Amino acid sequence: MSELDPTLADALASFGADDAVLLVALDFDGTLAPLVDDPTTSTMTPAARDAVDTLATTTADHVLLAFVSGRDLDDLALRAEPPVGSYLVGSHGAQTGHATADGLEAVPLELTAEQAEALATLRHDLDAAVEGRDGAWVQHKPSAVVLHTRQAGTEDTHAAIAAADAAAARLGLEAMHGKDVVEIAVVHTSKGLALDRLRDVVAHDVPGPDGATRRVRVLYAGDDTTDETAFAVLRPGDVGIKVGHGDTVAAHRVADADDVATVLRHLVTATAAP
Ligand SMILES: O=P(O)(O)OC[C@H]1O[C@H](O[C@H]2O[C@H](CO)[C@@H](O)[C@H](O)[C@H]2O)[C@H](O)[C@@H](O)[C@@H]1O
Repeated sequence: MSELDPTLADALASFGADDAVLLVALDFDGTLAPLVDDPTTSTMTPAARDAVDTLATTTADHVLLAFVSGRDLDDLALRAEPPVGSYLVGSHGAQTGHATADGLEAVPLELTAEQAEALATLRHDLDAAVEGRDGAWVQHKPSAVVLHTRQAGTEDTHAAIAAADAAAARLGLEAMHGKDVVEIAVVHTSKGLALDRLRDVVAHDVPGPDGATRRVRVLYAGDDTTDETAFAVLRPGDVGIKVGHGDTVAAHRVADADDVATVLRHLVTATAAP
């Protein structure tokens, strides 16, 4: 996509048209970084990397960047290499932090005894669910367990997903189904809840003249079903961009990470510091 869809271009023009604080909140996997078999090798496309870094360094003070991911916070910081000043939301909202010149500044995550017990049970149950199932594997996070099936065959995938869903149901927890993943968190969270909270944090961090609360507009881009909760909390004047195929409540759609880069470059031009 060398040219923006005119409807999206209009939405971006209105997005930066007044004195609102602009929060550019981006999912990572599938949005800035193409999906790959091994999550430890994920990286932004060169165009996305360049656009993110340019946005962070050349726009005015009222343009803020956030990464909103299912990855745990340390992992997100490692893979996304967020520019200094970026807000970070990890584990679908269970973890938050900030990128500083000295590195990641994280809000400590504390689980209750009940949550810690549920996490241990989930780890045990999901590890058992993938035993003998080629290509299926389990990722352990601080507040969640993730079943990965990207490299598993159809039969093993169905069996492992059924076992993961059953493990979640036994504990009364929600199983979040994403792209070749089933994630079960012991902390009640979603990207939508996280984005609502982040909007309030940003309004507090960037007050208007005389400490007045400024309006915060959000641009959110994401590719997966778990991003739909974030699109659902967007408000008039915000911009929601679905990346890739699939049903969505977002008003706009682009094809891939390089198209997201085009959107960000467009924003850079529209909001460059004087
Ligand atoms: O919210 P996101 O930033 O999109 O993170 C969601 C999950 O991303 C990772 O899994 C996804 O990307 C992997 C690497 O490309 C891919 O192998 C997997 O199939 C995708 O679902 C990550 O591993 C998960 O922990 C995140 O929750």
